[in-house]
Amino acid sequence: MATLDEERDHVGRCKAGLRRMLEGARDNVIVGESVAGDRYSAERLGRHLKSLAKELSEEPEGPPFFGRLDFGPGSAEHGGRAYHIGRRHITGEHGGPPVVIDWRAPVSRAFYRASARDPQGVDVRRRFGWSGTTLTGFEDERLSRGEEGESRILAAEIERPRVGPMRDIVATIQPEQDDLVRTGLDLSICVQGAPGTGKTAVGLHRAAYLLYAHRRRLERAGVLVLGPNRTFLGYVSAVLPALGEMDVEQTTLERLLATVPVTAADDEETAMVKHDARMARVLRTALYGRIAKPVEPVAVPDGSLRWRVPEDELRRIVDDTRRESLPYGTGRERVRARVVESIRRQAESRGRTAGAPWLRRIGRGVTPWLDQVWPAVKPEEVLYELLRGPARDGRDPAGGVLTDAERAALTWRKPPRGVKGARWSAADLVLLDELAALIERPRGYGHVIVDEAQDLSPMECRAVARRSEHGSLTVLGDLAQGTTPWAATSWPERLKLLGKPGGEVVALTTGFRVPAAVVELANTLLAALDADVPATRSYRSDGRLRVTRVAGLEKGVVEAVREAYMFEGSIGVIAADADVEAITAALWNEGLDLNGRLSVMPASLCKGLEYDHVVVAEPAAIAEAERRGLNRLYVALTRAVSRLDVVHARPLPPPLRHPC
Ligand SMILES: Nc1ncnc2c1ncn2[C@@H]1O[C@H](COP(=O)(O)OP(=O)(O)OP(=O)(O)O)[C@@H](O)[C@H]1O
Repeated sequence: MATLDEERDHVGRCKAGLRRMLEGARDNVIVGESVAGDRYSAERLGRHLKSLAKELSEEPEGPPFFGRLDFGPGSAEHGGRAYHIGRRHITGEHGGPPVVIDWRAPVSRAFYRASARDPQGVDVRRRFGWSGTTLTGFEDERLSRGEEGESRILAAEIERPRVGPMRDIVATIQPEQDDLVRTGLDLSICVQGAPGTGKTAVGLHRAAYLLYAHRRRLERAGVLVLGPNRTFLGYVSAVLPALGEMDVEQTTLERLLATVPVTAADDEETAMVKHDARMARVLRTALYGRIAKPVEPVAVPDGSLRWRVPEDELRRIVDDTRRESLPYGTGRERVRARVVESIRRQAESRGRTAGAPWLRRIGRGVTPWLDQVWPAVKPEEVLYELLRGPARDGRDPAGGVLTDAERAALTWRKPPRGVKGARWSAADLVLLDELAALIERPRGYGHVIVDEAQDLSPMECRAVARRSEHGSLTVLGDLAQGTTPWAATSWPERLKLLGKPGGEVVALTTGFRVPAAVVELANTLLAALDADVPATRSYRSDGRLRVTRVAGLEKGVVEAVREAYMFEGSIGVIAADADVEAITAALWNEGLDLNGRLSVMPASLCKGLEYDHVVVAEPAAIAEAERRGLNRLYVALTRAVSRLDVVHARPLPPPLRHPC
């Protein structure tokens, strides 16, 4: 087996390999642009090589490999060979074998999956320890001899302090996570996992894996990652670029749907109606209610002539087109084309030749009639009409679908004078998107990853479903962390709404973030959360939990933060949104630096985040602040990586018990 010195020599070979790749990519940019056969290929090739060169030159100077596999002589495919595994493939000298294999390559799978019970042909699995870019040591597991144990390098990686944005986990992906990461592109999966089980990490690594395994298909179709809010995206969005994947669209659903600015807010009752799945029917009725029955023939001018299409034929055209269930906009053009076709037949029977310019002119001549019968509409116009309330003649697209109370909640209290003056809410964006998709099919993606999916409403699920109709989905979430009024209570039901009823639901049950003592405290809430979720075990026995009753909340928080500064890593104070200002002021007045490793986070924004040291301020206030306040508190209590301080001036909310 190679010694530490020999492994250090290998680091040198990796550096030389990376240099060669960078120089090669730069040369190729120049050559590639001039050798490609046509302009389109030249541009594509040039773009690809430029981004490769950019990626290589910007590559953070990280360890070039984290593991090594030595296959035994018995392995049919790899007998007697050794491979170093790293974040990216590094080519060898003079076309020789690569010096590092990409973690996503098929052979690397054994690094994550081999065990003493099933060595998969691996004789020795080696994990490397690094300090910055210096190789400091390694650990071997002789799997073929039945050796497999707790890895110190693995434990240190999982327990390391969290500073800055989320990091990749390629060196330590666990077998149950690896299974999910490498699930085929054609399969949609739903990952249910308690806080810190690695759902987000799995989703991001699956994106990277799929891009590696299906590069051509996904470069064309695109990969979309949807997160709950900007703070969360800010935290996780560096993971994919660090894995060499720059071209993944990472955004929130609200931003993706933002065709108009959000300048209004709905009360909960109105939002509940707008997010209800029945709104899909209401909107369809509202849109198709614009189509009128032809009541007279159409006469289309053509120089001194007028071509007529009789009323009964027009009716047939409109009815047939409606039955075809095309998008509304396509239907309008289909009706136009059919009327033009009818006129063309008449013209040709009279001996005229119908050339393309003539057909276009006749098509334009049909527009005034079409505008009456199948008018062109914008989503905003349809929604504006709907939110103004039932029409004067009593016609109402919501009739028979919504109750009177729901209809009243949907209707604007003070309707704007015109569509231009309308102020739209976040829920309206979802309704506008539904309408836009009824008018014209939206762009789809090859793969969509939705994080915190338990919080999606039925109407939001439809917006996601439209974008993954011809692709697949990775749905990530935790039923116990649902905080929206419409949060999911069952995954199969959500998968149906997401358009993937056959998607498999898989549970992750090992927690990598939250220490066992903290999990125990948070779990005292579980029974009250009414969520049917599997039990989890924490990988971490370290960590500290302290619950402190104080006389004054702000003072108590300041003291807890002062003490937290004695340890390494990030500090997050999580408080009810209404308490954030006072707590921030108190910390500020004490001279505590809020721009460094300390942040104060409103409870409503802490989802998906983590800090080494968390101070949860006044659990009762967090629990009272909203309908699913206990779920919010559960989220807040599970953000800690190493230490949790619960500071309270009021009694703890009843289901929460210190489990000592
Ligand atoms: N295999 C692993 N090796 C090392 N760290 C891991 C592993 N899996 C997860 N982690 C770490 O555990 C922490 C929690 O992971 P992640 O945020 O993906 O969990 P989550 O299930 O999405 O949590 P939440 O539901 O609270 O948002 C992260 O710091 C992540 O890097």
